[in-house]
Amino acid sequence: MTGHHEPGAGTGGFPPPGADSSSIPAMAAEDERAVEEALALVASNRPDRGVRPGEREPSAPGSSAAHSPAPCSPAPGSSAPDSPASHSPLPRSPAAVPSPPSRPRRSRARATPWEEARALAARAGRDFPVAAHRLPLDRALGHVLAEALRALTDLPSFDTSAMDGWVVAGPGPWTVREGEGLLAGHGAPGALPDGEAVRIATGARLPADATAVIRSEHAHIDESKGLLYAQREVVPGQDIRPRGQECRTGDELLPAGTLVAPAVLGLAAAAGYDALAAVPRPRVDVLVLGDELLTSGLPYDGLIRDALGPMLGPWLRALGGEVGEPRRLGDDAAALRHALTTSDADLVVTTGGTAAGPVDHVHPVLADIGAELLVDGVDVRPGHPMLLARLPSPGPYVVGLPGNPLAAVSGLLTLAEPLLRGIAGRTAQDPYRALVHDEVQGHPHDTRLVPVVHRAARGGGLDHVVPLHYNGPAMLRGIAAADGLAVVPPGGVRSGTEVEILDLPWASAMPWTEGCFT
Ligand SMILES: Nc1nc2c(c(=O)[nH]1)N[C@H]1C(S)=C(S)[C@@H](COP(=O)(O)OP(=O)(O)OC[C@H]3O[C@@H](n4cnc5c(N)ncnc54)[C@H](O)[C@@H]3O)O[C@H]1N2
Ligand code: MOO
Repeated sequence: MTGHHEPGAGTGGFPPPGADSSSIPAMAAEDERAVEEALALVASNRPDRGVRPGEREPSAPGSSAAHSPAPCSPAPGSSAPDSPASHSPLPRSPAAVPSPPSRPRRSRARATPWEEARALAARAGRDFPVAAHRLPLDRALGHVLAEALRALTDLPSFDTSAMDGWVVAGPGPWTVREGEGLLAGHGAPGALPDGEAVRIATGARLPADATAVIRSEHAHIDESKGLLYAQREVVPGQDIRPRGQECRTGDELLPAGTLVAPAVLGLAAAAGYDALAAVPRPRVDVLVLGDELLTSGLPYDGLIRDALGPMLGPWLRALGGEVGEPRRLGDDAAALRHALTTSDADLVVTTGGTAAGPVDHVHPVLADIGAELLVDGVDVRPGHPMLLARLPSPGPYVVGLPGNPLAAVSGLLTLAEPLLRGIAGRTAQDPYRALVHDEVQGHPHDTRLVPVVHRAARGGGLDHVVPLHYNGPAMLRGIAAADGLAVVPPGGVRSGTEVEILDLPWASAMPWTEGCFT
């Protein structure tokens, strides 16, 4: 909904107009004072006081190359069929704005620390009951292995030649078996007596008692004598791939929880699989709230384009979800209640309406339908009003993303990513850290997530990340040019500090998670 404003924007001590005034997100008055004090301290230690670190670094030209749309993306601006606000948004006037509800404002004390919120979401996901199913290899891409992939055969399954050339037995020179040759795909050849050589192709079975394979280019034949001479020393076993070199039957090739990427399909096929036991991809419904949202054209009369509908489907798919078209419900508590209670998804993601404004219906509706709030606010900026709830069994989880677009991204990576990973049984990537160039302001108490772009080392420096401009809660310009989000601890970091980086999952989003399954 609209109607509230960001207390941080334009406040004394915050960045000047034209800078990213909302980089320090909206916050309560006491927080604002604390930030001002903290900024004053930081500024007093810096020669360039009054200028935010990110603003000194130009945003990264060319970094948007990583973000070209996936080939299978639905057409931008396409509207959901059940979209009340799609084409004819409700006419609104100040008189039409409902009066603020009498419910008390939720207190900050309930907010969960950022790390804990992520851990809690992952745990909630792991607790979700899922039944593995078998998928033929050609449908398993992008799923997660429900059980370890164990070799159904030795690999290679027979001793084989690694090169085209000659297979020899015993010391040379060797008598060449005329008119014979061993090709890939044929049955077991007869044994090779010492002193003999036979032509062999890469991948052909080796005869019993073979000593080595000599590559064609490392041998010559004395035609008059019918003898093969090696042109360099022959080491027993050279260019032979012995049976079981890669694995023995029953060896664990990959653990349960592995994402089925193209190479996993190849390995599974090589190891004898026709189908894989996979965890079904979590089904996700996306509910976009807000009467002010348009699905096409230019903003007008206080109405704005829905920036989250087009973004969340592909993003959630990249996180492993099977996602339907976003449903735009406006600011309609009854419609929200109906959508939540009738959803057959594993996870419902809502956008907007998480705060305590006049038409912020998410909390009251969740309370009304008996949802359990597992996370109610997170100590992170932007995105602190995000929430995670569980509807009464067998209902879905609900991740409530704040309406401010970068705040929604923050909620996506803080709650939806670990939750989906947990439901899908996917193993967590080890967190990784990178040097950040430039000082990054922190929030006094909360973690900040700041869009960054990786830069390769130059001139004796090290690989590092650079914070991007336009990282305010209502902005997408920074994140759209970013390739990661830096996790900035309370208080901020100095230039040259290592910070944790949350990767953006684009690599796995393209193109095969974009509706190209099934
Ligand atoms: N009195 C207070 N007001 C607010 C607080 C607070 O602590 N006290 N927190 C602020 C913060 S932080 C955020 S974030 C927002 C979260 O609000 P909601 O989740 O209720 O979101 P809305 O009010 O519906 O929308 C906020 C903002 O985002 C725009 N929006 C919503 N949906 C979309 C969309 N799909 N695409 C583009 N933009 C969207 C909406 O028009 C508003 O401008 O609350 C603050 N308020
Ligand atoms: O600043 Mo809010 O934190 O936009 O989520």
